Amino acid sequence: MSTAPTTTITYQDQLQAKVDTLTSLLSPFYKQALDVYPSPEQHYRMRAEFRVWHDGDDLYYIMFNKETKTPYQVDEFPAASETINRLMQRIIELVKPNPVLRKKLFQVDFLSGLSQECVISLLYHRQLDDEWQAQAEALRTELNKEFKVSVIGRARKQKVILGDDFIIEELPADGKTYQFKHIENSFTQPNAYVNTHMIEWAIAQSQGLTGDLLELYCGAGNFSIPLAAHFDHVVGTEIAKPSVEAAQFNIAVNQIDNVQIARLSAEEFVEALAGKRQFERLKGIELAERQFNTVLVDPPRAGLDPATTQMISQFDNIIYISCNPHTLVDNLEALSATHEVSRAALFDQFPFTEHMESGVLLTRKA
Ligand SMILES: C[S@@+](CC[C@H](N)C(=O)[O-])C[C@H]1O[C@@H](n2cnc3c(N)ncnc32)[C@H](O)[C@@H]1O
Repeated sequence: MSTAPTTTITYQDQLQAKVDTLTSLLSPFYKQALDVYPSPEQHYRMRAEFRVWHDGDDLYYIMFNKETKTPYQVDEFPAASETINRLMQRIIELVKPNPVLRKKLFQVDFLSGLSQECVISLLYHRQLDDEWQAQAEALRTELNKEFKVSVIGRARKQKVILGDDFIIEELPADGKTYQFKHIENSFTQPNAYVNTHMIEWAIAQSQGLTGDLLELYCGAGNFSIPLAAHFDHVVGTEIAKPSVEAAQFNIAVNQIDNVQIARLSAEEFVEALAGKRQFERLKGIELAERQFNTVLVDPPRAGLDPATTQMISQFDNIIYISCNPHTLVDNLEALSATHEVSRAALFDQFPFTEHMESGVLLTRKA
């Protein structure tokens, strides 16, 4: 077992390096200083995954050194939430002496939030039987003396849920606390603190904008729901079925009455808006009646495909949230024919990694 990699770079230095890189990448489109949103330096990650190492009677978590690819023991993980740090220790204490729960256990995943709830997934290289279920129930009962957890057992073609396969996050934004269903194995913004900044930045860019908002890649309504108060109506689309179902739950639980979300890929929505295809999944959403002056996109790392880029260039205002500044720049090269960047931000979603989350507001050229 190797030793954990150490870093000598300070938080401020790593943040400044990202500011410099993003400023340089955006310089053909934006000359002003970026809005910069730092992260807390610890306990910012709401999810974490650990491999499990069996060493005789011992049992502990490991991670892999990215450079040497060698494993090292992990007893605590300061990047993860305090809930995860406390739970990861309790799990080892309770699972290590338990032959049923530890047999062929190879990974533990945690999904937590600011609300203190947590889903713990135990991944096995064996089928899970009634004996496992009884022991896992007892584990959950023991943990729930201190925490509010669900336990999921996963094996090949098997998923046993003890409790729920989601948490209800309580996220502050814009002076309110929103409830969001975060489902295990679905996309959620990993850094809750920076996510609040991203939502509030998007709201700030929406001040003074009128009409309706279209949102593509909307997930479970992370932006759609807090932005609803700032537009007449919001229509969101998203490809992943569990995220759309979570979005419908989130609309209801937050008592929002002007947001509609449909399960469509961005590519399908382009065809629907152009009137080339009709979708049963858009039933009840009257696109022709909407005054879409603004579009918000938050695509995966690959960025926007050409048809979606062309479609959003027809909007007066574009709020583009990006997890990959290189594909953002590619898309800006096309969008700068019709729009200019009037505001840009760096959100430090992923401290101490090379990943950069950013946002730009594009305004139609006069
Ligand atoms: C970066 S996440 C953003 C989600 C959401 N805005 C949020 O803040 O939680 C990108 C989302 O795009 C969805 N997605 C991926 N490819 C898509 C496509 N072709 N069309 C529509 N949605 C897609 C993913 O399922 C994911 O929910």
